[in-house]
Amino acid sequence: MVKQEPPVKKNQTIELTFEDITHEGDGVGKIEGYPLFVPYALPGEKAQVKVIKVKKNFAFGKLLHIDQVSEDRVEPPCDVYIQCGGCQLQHMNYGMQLEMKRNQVKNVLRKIAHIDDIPVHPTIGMDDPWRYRNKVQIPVGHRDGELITGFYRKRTHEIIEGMDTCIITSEINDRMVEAVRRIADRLGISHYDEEKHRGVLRHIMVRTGQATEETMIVLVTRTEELPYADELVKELHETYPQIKSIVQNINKQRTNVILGRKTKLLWGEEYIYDTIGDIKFAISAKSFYQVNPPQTKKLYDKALEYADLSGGETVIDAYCGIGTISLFLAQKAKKVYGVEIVPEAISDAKENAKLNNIDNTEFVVGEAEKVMPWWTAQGLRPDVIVVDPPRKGCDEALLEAMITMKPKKIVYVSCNPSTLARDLKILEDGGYETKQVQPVDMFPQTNHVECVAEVVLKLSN
Ligand SMILES: C[S@@+](CC[C@H](N)C(=O)[O-])C[C@H]1O[C@@H](n2cnc3c(N)ncnc32)[C@H](O)[C@@H]1O
Repeated sequence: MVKQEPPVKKNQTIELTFEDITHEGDGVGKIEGYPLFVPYALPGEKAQVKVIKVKKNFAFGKLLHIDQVSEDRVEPPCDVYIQCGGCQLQHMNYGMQLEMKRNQVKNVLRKIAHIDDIPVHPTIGMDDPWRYRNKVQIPVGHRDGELITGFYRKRTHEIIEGMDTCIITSEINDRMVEAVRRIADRLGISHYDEEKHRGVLRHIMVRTGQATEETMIVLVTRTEELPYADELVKELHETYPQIKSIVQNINKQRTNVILGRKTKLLWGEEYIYDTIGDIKFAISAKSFYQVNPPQTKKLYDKALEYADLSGGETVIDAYCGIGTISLFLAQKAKKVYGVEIVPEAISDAKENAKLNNIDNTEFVVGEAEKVMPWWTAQGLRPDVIVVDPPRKGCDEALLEAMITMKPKKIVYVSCNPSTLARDLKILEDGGYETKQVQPVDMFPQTNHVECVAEVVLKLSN
């Protein structure tokens, strides 16, 4: 058989017309049917491209000059957009971002789950898609004799020079990171050196409740001891009264995972509070809490609408975190069971139920894929199950448990359309039918998509 050579060569400059866009936000153009992926190119554009990597079936290119500019192109407002890589879609107008995310969901449902006959609604967006993140985790480094903070340059562990703001993060969090950096630098607290596995301060994490403006500072250190902790803490809370909690998290490992297992309260409360709708939440350092509060309200409202509760139902909220969705559901159900793997999140969930005088919830620490079969064996038969797993989707044992429990409805909240599609296929094979999917833009300017799917038991089951 004659081996077909790719029609382009490394380092060659070619003219390319872009006809599509990938899930990552790269433009796709073809030469003789052979696709090239080019970051920051948009469909409809014609450009000069340098070929940088050639594979058998596709290549990657770099945008050199755009000859024909798309009407959807906008000037990225962030100074370090290209260097950082945390956002991927700032060069695209917001309407196109929303449409791209909807198409991504439609495509994976068709390709992976063979579902193409159900409504995938237009993505619910934000009026102002900037400064929405309520949490930031910033690495600490060192340059020219000074502590520095900032995101890593794409594909490196080198902090971007001169990065003093992130325009998708709330201003208050930006200011708090800078305050910690400045005071820690003055006190002489050392930064963590990854290569030598020496030094102290690894990351500064800041979370601020959007409704309450209460701030928690988490100082992630390599060492148990944080030198000058008293001075740092005193200056921070005396200068910035919105700080309600200062926590040290110890991470001794050589790892990219930011938080370690152990946390120590240095000053203030264990929690900060926030409200979504009319429910108040206590949030501790290690608990998952959605990063975009106004969109979270829209997401949870949609989950509640799809759950369609009338007051008499038993509901399971799997992967419940601090009980956010559970408490919304509990207001409209007879009983809600929540399961979550992080013990601190479950103690927050219990605290949150008390805080809101909600007494029809039961929260369990454990792996949802083990607890659900156990509940099944105990005879628990919920009317509705809500799942909101991490990006890797639901474990197969959990999907099987759901199919055995036979709830009349499953509401699947997902932050990864590909694993959502994979799991919907398993549920469809198990007697369920996907009715509709609603994408919600929780992460504007990035290529991440969140969705809620309504899944019902087929009548014949
Ligand atoms: C996407 S978050 C959703 C949390 C919550 N529903 C919310 O909206 O805030 C996923 C949650 O699943 C938890 N988790 C991850 N793996 C798990 C497992 N195997 N069993 C139970 N919970 C798990 C994480 O700790 C996290 O709190």
